[in-house]
Amino acid sequence: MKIHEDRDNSLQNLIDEARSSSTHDDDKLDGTNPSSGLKTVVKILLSLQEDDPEYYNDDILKGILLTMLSAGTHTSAHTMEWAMSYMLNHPEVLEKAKTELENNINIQQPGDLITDTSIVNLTYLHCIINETLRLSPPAPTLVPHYSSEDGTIGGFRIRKGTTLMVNARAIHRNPNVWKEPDKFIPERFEGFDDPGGIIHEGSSKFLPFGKGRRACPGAAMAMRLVGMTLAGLIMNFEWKRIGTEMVDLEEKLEGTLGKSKPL
Ligand code: HEM
Repeated sequence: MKIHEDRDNSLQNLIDEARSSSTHDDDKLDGTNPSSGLKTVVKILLSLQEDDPEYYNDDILKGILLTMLSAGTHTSAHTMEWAMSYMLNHPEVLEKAKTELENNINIQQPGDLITDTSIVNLTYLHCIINETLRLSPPAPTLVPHYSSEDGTIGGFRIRKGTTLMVNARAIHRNPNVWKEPDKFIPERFEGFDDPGGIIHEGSSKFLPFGKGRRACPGAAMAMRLVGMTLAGLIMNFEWKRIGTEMVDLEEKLEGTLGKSKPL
């Protein structure tokens, strides 16, 4: 893959900066900084490079970083924006989320951070994220797949070399599968022990991250990233609509499914 020159330079700078700071006494080779306890992705990649410099050369590292940024940024940001929009239109959901956060997260002083471990047991917050991904999946038709063999799907013969799209958004709103499919009801995910819908191969009614071996490898990271951000937004700010008008939920598809009118 040929990376655009500007992007290539920015990513190379990122790697070089991390490389020079990892010679600092504070940093271990596995990417951990003992004083902060935090790891960065770039430093973890550099620790892989230490082990296998031939495979993990700088071009491979830049490719991995670029893929993470391009596949993970808009998808996660849209999910956060949709979730806030749905909650603003459903203040009772926002209130319930706030109560769950206040009962479970102990922020004592400015600078205390919400971490991925502090949100792991927040079941209602996860219901909100799942319900948001059901109604507004950032990749509504997943990504195109290509059949490498002749096969059959749902009784239809598929020839080798066919491009296949999966309309996840239509499945997520199918009234034969979901009760009141167009309504935002996070409670429907209570007891649905399948975060992001990726764990059970059998369940195909909820697939915002796709299914099978080409499913999104960033799903777990996305659930944490979106969860931590929403938790921070809900806990640190008072949210309400301006006046009585509902937040506009019109969609706009530009690569990923965003809002026609940004929040
Ligand atoms: C809410 C956030 C996200 C959603 C909804 C999402 C959704 C998806 C979907 C639907 C696919 C295609 C699956 C298929 O066609 O079967 C995909 C692929 C992919 N995603 Fe995500 N994604 C998200 C976040 C992320 C993040 C944070 C990363 C990385 C840091 C990431 C990395 C990737 C990569 C590398 C692929 C391609 C995998 C392959 O082709 O084998 N995604 N994602």
